[in-house]
Amino acid sequence: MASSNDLDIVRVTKQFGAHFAVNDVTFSVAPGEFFSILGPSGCGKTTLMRMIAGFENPTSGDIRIRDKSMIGVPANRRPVNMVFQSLALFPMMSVGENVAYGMTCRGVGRAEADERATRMLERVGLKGFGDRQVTALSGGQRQRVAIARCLVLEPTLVLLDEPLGALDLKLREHMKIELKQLQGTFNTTFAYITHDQSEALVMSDRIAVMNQGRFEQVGNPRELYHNPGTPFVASFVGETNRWQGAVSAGSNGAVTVRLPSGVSLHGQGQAVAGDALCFARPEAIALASDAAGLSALSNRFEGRVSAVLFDGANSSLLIDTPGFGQPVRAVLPQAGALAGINVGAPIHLGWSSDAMKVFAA
Ligand SMILES: Nc1ncnc2c1ncn2[C@@H]1O[C@H](COP(=O)(O)OP(=O)(O)OP(=O)(O)O)[C@@H](O)[C@H]1O
Repeated sequence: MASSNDLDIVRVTKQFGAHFAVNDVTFSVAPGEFFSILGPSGCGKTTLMRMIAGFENPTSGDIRIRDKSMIGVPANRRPVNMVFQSLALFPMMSVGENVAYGMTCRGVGRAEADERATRMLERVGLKGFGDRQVTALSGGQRQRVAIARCLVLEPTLVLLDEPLGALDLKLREHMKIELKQLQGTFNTTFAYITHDQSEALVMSDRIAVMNQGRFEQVGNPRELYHNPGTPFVASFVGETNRWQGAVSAGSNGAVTVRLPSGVSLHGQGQAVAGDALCFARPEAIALASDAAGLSALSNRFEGRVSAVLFDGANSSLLIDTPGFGQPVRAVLPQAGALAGINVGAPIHLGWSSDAMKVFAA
């Protein structure tokens, strides 16, 4: 059946000698979608991107853009453009020349290329910057020049390889939003790679979580965060508490896990037996000054505050809890919600069994 996707990756594998950098990966990206590939260093993200761009050939599998196989099609003939972390702008050229360069290489006349470059610079918020040297721009402005240079060629697909990686934290926060807005305005299909889960969560329509050459899970940000399908996804996407133990009882998805200390935890997991990993998000940990406040929860403990981590809007608590190997992490309630939270203070904590996901270890 004909595909209506902009990109179809079909069972793509890339081997370097005996090493599988990309191992039997299949996914599709729909027109106008912002699709991110999220994973730790060395998981194979760049290799996958390089194969889509045409800088590397797959060992097996097919790469299809608008339903046309790209196998054997050289990089410069693919309807794809790439934005690198280094941005790869030409420092000796003006901003306008940088944006026009790709068009003149493709045979567009000088006057038309200049005019299109000028219009594109306006659209990315750089009106009047055409004659400046790129070396005289801020990091964020350079970023926009790189995007303009890419979008002006009207590619079917834009590949972005950690393009915000070189920016400082504040600018990165700003550019996340700006990049997402630009993508929406142009309605261009983006495939974005990053090891930064907060970037992926903020910008993406869907995210593929990649680990050791394979896709662990593909889903929208909320699905991945609330319903991680594997232990790797549960710990890589967002903050989480993690405990290891052994299943002592289970039926219909309700699982009891005994930690080595003898403490029992109640959670949710399908077909789990033997060694198990339990995950609960810090915001799922309820806190109270007495046990009565938590009586509806199936996991209830007493602990002592060991650290208050102030982080501006979102502060966390670490709570030393007998029977748990490491402190339990919880989100500090709004000011006034729970008085007297200081290091050393006793505290009651609890979470529902729905809030704890259990996987086979
Ligand atoms: N040309 C190559 N020859 C041999 N091995 C390679 C080659 N390119 C990549 N690899 C290996 O393949 C694996 C995946 O590398 P890749 O660069 O795709 O990962 P990555 O997820 O992009 O990591 P990073 O975020 O650090 O760039 C690594 O183990 C890497 O050492």
